Amino acid sequence: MASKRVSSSYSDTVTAARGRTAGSVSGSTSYSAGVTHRTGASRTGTTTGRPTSATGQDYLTGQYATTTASRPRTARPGTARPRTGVSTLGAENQEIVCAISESRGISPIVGLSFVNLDTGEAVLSQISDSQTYVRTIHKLLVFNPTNILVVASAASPKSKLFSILEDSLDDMDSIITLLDRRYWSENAGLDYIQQLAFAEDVEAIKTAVSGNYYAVCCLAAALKYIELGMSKTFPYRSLRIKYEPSEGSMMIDLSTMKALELVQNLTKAKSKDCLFGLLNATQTPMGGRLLRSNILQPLTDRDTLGTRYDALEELSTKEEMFFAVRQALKPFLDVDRILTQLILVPAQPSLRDTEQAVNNVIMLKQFTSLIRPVFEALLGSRSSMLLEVRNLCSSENVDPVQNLVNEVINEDTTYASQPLDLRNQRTYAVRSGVNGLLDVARQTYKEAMIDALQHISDLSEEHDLPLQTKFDNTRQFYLRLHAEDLAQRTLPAIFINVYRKKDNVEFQTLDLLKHNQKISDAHTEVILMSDKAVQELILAVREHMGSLFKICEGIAMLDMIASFAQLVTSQDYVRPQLSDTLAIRAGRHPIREKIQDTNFIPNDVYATQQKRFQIITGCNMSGKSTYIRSIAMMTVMAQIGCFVPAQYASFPVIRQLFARISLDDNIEANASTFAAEMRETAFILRNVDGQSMAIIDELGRGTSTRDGLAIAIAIAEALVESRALVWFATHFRDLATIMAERNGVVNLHLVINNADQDRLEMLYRVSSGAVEEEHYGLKLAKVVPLPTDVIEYAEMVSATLERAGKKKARASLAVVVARKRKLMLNLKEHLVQAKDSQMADADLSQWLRDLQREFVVRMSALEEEEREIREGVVRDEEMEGSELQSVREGTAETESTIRPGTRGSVVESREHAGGFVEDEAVERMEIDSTSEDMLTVQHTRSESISAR
Ligand SMILES: Nc1ncnc2c1ncn2[C@@H]1O[C@H](COP(=O)(O)OP(=O)(O)OP(=O)(O)O)[C@@H](O)[C@H]1O
Repeated sequence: MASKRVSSSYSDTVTAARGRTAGSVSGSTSYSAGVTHRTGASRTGTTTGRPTSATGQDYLTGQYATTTASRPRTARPGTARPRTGVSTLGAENQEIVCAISESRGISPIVGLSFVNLDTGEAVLSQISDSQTYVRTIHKLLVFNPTNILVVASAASPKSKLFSILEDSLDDMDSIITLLDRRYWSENAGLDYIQQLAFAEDVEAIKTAVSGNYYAVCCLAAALKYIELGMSKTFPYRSLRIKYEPSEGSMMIDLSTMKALELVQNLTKAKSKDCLFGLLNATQTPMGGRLLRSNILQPLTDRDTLGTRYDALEELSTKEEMFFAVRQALKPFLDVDRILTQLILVPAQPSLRDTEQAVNNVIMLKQFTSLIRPVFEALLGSRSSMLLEVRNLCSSENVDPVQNLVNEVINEDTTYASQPLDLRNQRTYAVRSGVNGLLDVARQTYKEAMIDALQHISDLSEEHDLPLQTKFDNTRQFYLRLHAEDLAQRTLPAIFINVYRKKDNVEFQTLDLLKHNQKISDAHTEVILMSDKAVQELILAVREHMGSLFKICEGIAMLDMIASFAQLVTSQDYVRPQLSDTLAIRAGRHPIREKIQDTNFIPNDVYATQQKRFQIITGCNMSGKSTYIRSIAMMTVMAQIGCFVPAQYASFPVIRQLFARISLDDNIEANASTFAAEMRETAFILRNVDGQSMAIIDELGRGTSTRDGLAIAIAIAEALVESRALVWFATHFRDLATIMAERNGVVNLHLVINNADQDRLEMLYRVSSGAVEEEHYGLKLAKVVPLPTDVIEYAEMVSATLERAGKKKARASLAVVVARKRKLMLNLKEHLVQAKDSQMADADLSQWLRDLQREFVVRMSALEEEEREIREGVVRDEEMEGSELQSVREGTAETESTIRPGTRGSVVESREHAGGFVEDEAVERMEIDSTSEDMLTVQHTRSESISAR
């Protein structure tokens, strides 16, 4: 319906656009002229790229303006560049226009279209999102657009999406622009696809976007804005249009990206100590960009990952091929940008554009000449991805373009990075003969150059000064002298425009300025005379843009894989398997192991549905965070096609990754930290599902121990229910006790060596069960210089409290039954794995025998325990001391009568403690009782589940 409402006036516009784009470069002018009544005001802003921000006035519709004008951060200058580059994720500065629209409903459907003006690429996406728009925001964060176009009506009254967008602006480098609804037109979007997509892609894209109405409308809005608002147009068959389904990638929210330091180090934004920094050994800008976007949205398609692993394996095992590829990739410039500049038509070309066009053609020539070495480097490749890149680089794709270039450009013209060299290359780029007067102009250029250099050499002799000849694009030729060379002399008056730069003095002469002008005029003449030939060449090359962009993509992919290969060959990494089980042998934290001086201790990880919720306990600094972070990082690495730091690794495909990590190392986290962590956790709980992974560190630290524990338990319960794979690092030992019997829960701890009474040695080794060492606080205190008598007193108090608080949790029938059930389920899971296993027969049968033995031993023990309970045998060896008697009396009747904070015990413990830390004593007792309460609830719950 909406498309019908906007179609009439809009399709006229598109028809006009079609007439133009199908034609030639000049077409853009005629089209723009056709809408002068709308764009007139923007003419002066042609190069600004920010039509609304300068004035806040809409000249397209009279209806849109930057909505965030009142926000200081959006009050930007009217130029599109340079961008601040301060986005949270440190994204590269690129000019990206995004249009967004949605269908409102319980689960909103959001259409997005990103048009990148630097790389000539349009990415369409349509997302079924939740009420928090988490996926939409994720996409926006990944692309970090310059400008987000929103349907004007969404701003008043503000839609939920609009408010969320505004809130997320701080994490992006974007401004919001409102645009009239009529620009969101499906027909116009489809027309654009028909006109602008490369011929070979049109049908595939149309199929991919069919049914994705909102995404297509957004493409129309973004392209229309670029045309009318920014005065830039994409000619016929020049845009790479892609549809990116949101299901194809892992969703990672912003706080997870930050917490895991995926693309930026938390403490030092410029540091390379982040996953991107670790993996980025790419040699081309395209490769680097591809890597970054992969890290932020890892793949979920097993087949594609498989082809990446194959390619990486091949590159990392064939040394010669690897070095040849790296060598071949080294000289590539930013081809995406070059190709895009070749297709983007400036509305009113300036002399600078004309000059840049020659530069672009020279860069294109260099690009085409670099493709063959890549093809040759890949000779003998076997993996499908490397073969595909090789085919893309074959002469059949490159020769047609190379022949076109060679017809116009001199054979020995090459790209040069130094401005003077590049100017010379530009001057001699076009073959003589294309214009009779070109050679005359070149002669003038040459003579002017000789005169200028002669003038400099004369000056040097006349004034007896070792003058250095320098050149830059603004001053052109100028002279430089080391300050010391002037000694006691003053600079002769002939030298003007004098600047002091550190130890150097820079200047010119009036004659040199004249020479500069003469050279510049001659150069301009050459460029203008070359222009026609250059523009014709560009037009002819555009026919081949599709294959050139594909080659460029292939090279980016090769670069990324070669970058991985560089890492995996220098470190000890392993190819991951993709399966239903997460199993890692001797896994390491990829960044920690690189940056820390001491040896990194590897650890194992094993998680299935039966072991999906893993509680990690251990004392401070024992390595809990490092362990759980390493799991998330290795998962990301595996899902971008990289190998992982382990001896063996297998991963299930994870579709959503969450990390809630306390970034505040201060143990006494405050209330605002607590509020933030609760917000983040609520976000996780709302979105987590059975295909998610979550790592949670130190939850509930910012509140009282009891509340913290209660919250941690409630959240843990919800996470267990979600069936996600969760690692939950905590200081709450009671959490481990309470959750222990819950199906799917595993307790792990970080081992410490406490053989020495006064020392605590971290072993950084993960072991099963919850942590037992309880006095690590005191041991750590001994390391710092606290007075001995204070420590002795603290030890005495601690021992008293411990005795008071320690009562053995009576093994109830429910607990034993739950344990037996868990054992059975574990056995079943192992047997299913054995059925699908690819182990050798002999190994398998040995493994099954071990499994059987272990099962029988454990089951017999449990049955024995059950029998004892049934016969009413209650052992209670550890209960001692009169103060515990009261606890027992208070709890002995039935489990359901246990009440938090049994007062009798508290009074006793206070006396023992001599009034010291009495509040803590109260709390400790309360927790112990609370734990037991919860344990009872827990068992009731698991019994009811098992009954079901
Ligand atoms: N596997 C390991 N091998 C070697 N060193 C390690 C390992 N894991 C952690 N470490 C070292 O121990 C330090 C503390 O690790 P981490 O922050 O993971 O501990 P934690 O238990 O989470 O601490 P806290 O409870 O105080 O947050 C790290 O900075 C690192 O230097």
